[in-house]
Amino acid sequence: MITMDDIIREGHPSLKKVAKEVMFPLTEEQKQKAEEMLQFLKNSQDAEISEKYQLRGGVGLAAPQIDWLERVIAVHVPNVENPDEPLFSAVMMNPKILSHSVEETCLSEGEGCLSVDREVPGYVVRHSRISLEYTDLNGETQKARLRKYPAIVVQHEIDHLNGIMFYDHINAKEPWKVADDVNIMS
Ligand SMILES: CC(C)(C)[C@H](NC(=O)Nc1cc(F)cc(F)c1)C(=O)N(CC(=O)NO)CC1CCCC1
Ligand SMILES: [Zn+2]
Repeated sequence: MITMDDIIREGHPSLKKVAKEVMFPLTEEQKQKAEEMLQFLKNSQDAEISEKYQLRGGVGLAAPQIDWLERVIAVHVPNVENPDEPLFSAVMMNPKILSHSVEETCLSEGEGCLSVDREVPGYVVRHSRISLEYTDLNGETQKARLRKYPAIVVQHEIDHLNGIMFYDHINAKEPWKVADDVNIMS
């Protein structure tokens, strides 16, 4: 199982690299690692397991964060009303944003990262809505249109596939300043 020890932290060169396209058919090893990424997120959101293994509650994970330089991400966004039924959950191979809204949004408290053991204050402005295409674990092409928190998580994870950290988007001079048409999301 993936634990925090498997997650590389900032300073590790792999976090700045561009991950390679996944080729199909997947090997058993690739399938297993991708499934373990999603299981890590589920475990990290489970009170007992996260306590037992000291896991940080995670909603998304990109393969480079476990030093696997291929274009694989896992996203598991819980639905606070009904924890058994996630808001959005997927393993995506070769995710590609096909189009996005002009409208932009950011989280009111800024962002963090499982690979960053410090607070980096500031708004991280992202597309409000995205249309994306990816290949799933069965090798089938999927399309998804995301908005709000799931859209933010997926954009954060796709950034990792391109060696981009959330703080690369923060305005260094005025971290909490955004254009007035940016939708600040709490
Ligand atoms: C860095 C961390 C604070 C752990 C962040 N979690 C989070 O923002 N909140 C959270 C955690 C839960 F378990 C359940 C829940 F609904 C909300 C996170 O997982 N990520 C993913 C990451 O680091 N991927 O590389 C950072 C988020 C910042 C904005 C999008 C993803
Ligand atoms: Zn991250």
